[in-house]
Formats: sequence, C-alpha cells, structure tokens
Amino acid sequence: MHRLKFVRYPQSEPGSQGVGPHKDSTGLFTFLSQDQVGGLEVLNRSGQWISAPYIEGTFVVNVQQGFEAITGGLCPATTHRVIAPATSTRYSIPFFQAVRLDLTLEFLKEAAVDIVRRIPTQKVANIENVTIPSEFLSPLFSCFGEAQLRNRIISHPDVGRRWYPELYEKYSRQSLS
Ligand SMILES: O=C(O)CCC(=O)C(=O)O
Ligand SMILES: [Fe+2]
Repeated sequence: MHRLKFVRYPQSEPGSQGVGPHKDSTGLFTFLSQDQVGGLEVLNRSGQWISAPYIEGTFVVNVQQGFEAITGGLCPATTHRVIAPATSTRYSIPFFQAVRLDLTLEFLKEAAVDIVRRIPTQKVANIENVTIPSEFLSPLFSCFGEAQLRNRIISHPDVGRRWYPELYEKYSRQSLS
C-alpha cells in the first residue's frame, strides 16, 4: 500500500526525538517535500551525517529497502534521520511507494535475478560499515509486512515504547546483521 504522510515536528528542546536513523521500508522509493526549517540528515559513505536541505522546486528522493533488496544490495537504501527542530516547527510530506506486504525476500530475489544481472558492478568501499542493517534483507522476518512493522517501531522509539512495548523490547534486542 502506497502511503502519503503529512508530518509536523513541533519546536522542541534540543536533543528531543525527531525520527531515529532508519531506511524507509515500504517499498522502492520515497519522494519527500519539505519546508525550509531543516533537520533531515543523510548518512554518507564515510559515515558522516550530512544535511539534506530544502531546495526550491525539488523533492528529496530516498532509495528504500525494497529497491536495495531488488538490486541484491548493490543500491543500498538511504540511511537518514530527522533532528527535531529547536527554533520553529518543521513540516514535511513524504510519499512512500510500496510493495505487497506479503512479498517475501525469496520471491523478490528470484523475480529480480534478471534486473540484478544487468546492473554494472563497482566496488563500493566499506559501505557495510557505515550503514544500518535492512530489515528487508534479514531472514528474521517472514515477509515485508513484518519487516516494515519492525522498522517503524525502531525508527519512532517513543511511539514504539508507548504503544507496542513488547514488540519494542523484542525488536530493539534483535541484531539484524
Ligand atoms: O520528515 C522527514 O523529513 C522524513 C520523515 C521520514 O524519514 C519518515 O517518515 O520515514
Ligand atoms: Fe524515512
């Protein structure tokens, strides 16, 4: 199921939760419209958080875990986070393209063999060391729906702790790599 979200981040004390480090997990790509307040950050290949500022007339495009899985990890999903705004309210509108919730990694890999074969390979230095693991690529989850639930609970820990305490406990103890 595709999703469009309207997000409001109220002005907060420094250090408050925005969105924790994660890779979007609904499907292939995210298209995000944001205001000029700032706070969205992306992990680059050297392991540094860099800001993804507002650029007039553009969307931010994130590679999601589905695309990472389809390409056998050759196109890693974008690791990103949002720092809660300290001086004003931030608004953003992400659109998440989706894949079927009951899709399995096994099926996806089989279906995508031909696509992956056509992608020119290149050496991607140390990328595994500076990224966070993908639920979609983990054998712990039977289908993408379950992987997605884990991703949402871990990316929004205050919500996870409050509404899904048992799952939050379970998922935060899990090591995916
Ligand atoms: O609000 C933003 O800029 C990003 C939100 C986000 O990363 C998400 O909801 O997955
Ligand atoms: Fe995200």
